[in-house]
Amino acid sequence: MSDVIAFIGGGNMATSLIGGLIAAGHAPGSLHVAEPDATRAQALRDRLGVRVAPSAAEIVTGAGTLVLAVKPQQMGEALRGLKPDAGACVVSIAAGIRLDFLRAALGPTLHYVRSMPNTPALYGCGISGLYAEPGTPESARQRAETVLRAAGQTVWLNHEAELDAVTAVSGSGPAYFFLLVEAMREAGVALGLAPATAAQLAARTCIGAARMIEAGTTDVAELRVQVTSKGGTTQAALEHLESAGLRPMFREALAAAARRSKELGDQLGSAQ
Ligand SMILES: NC(=O)C1=CN([C@@H]2O[C@H](COP(=O)(O)OP(=O)(O)OC[C@H]3O[C@@H](n4cnc5c(N)ncnc54)[C@H](O)[C@@H]3O)[C@@H](O)[C@H]2O)C=CC1
Ligand SMILES: O=C(O)[C@@H]1CCC=N1
Repeated sequence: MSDVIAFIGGGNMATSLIGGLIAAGHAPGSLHVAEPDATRAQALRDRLGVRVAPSAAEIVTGAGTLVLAVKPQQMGEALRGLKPDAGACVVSIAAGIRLDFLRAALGPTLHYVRSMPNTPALYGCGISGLYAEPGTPESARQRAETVLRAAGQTVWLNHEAELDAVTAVSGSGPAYFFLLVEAMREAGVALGLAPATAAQLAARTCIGAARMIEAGTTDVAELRVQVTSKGGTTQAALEHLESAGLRPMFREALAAAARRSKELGDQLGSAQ
């Protein structure tokens, strides 16, 4: 199969993945994108030097890998009437969209991988869950791995349904951290700090804490204990967060995200 990778949809996630592939040494000329939004299309040409066409039909022929990067609700329309080359590997990054849906839309002669990346892919420090059915050739798995590895780490899953949980934890996860930084800087302002100072303190603290997690030498629970002096300030804050129900709140929030991922699949699964 050819080394050409065709992206259907050239939005935020596709742009991150394409940037990662180019940084990993892929020739921009081997990356083709279907993007109907003229402004986005031009930005992709100018910034990344890839070939961009307004519709998927113009780029799928000759591609060994297709990356489906439209919104779940746009997928049915985006795939209608497409005829990729037999044997090509189709990698979907769309939340909720199931392999059955893709096979019904594109036929049985292709190989399918479903994945869930996240936005830190933009800096090559994302993480993606991937799933392919048993019997999917190793070469197709490798094609998917190539795309997602350029965005960060990959984790292969044993069951397709696990992707709902992956979406809840890591797909949507960056937003939880951004909300936390927003809340911390708002709290800093409420305590009398200048907005810019509160923003700098909150952001840098999260980045520093992330670096400590990344070092991987100490479990996060132990890292938390190390900050928490007995009878001190951290303990006062953490007791408040725990008694206000932060942990059950996270369990419920992530359950809502996983439920929504499953619902998207249920709704769109019957939309063919
Ligand atoms: N944004 C995120 O954090 C993550 C998103 N995803 C998934 O990635 C997918 C894309 O999300 P984003 O990049 O955030 O959305 P986006 O809206 O930035 O990108 C989608 C792009 O598809 C284009 N498009 C629409 N119809 C099309 C068609 N028929 N043919 C070709 N292109 C078409 C749109 O013009 C748009 O540029 C979604 O399915 C989402 O579930 C997965 C992981 C994380
Ligand atoms: O919110 C969403 O539906 C997408 C999937 C994971 C992150 N963003």
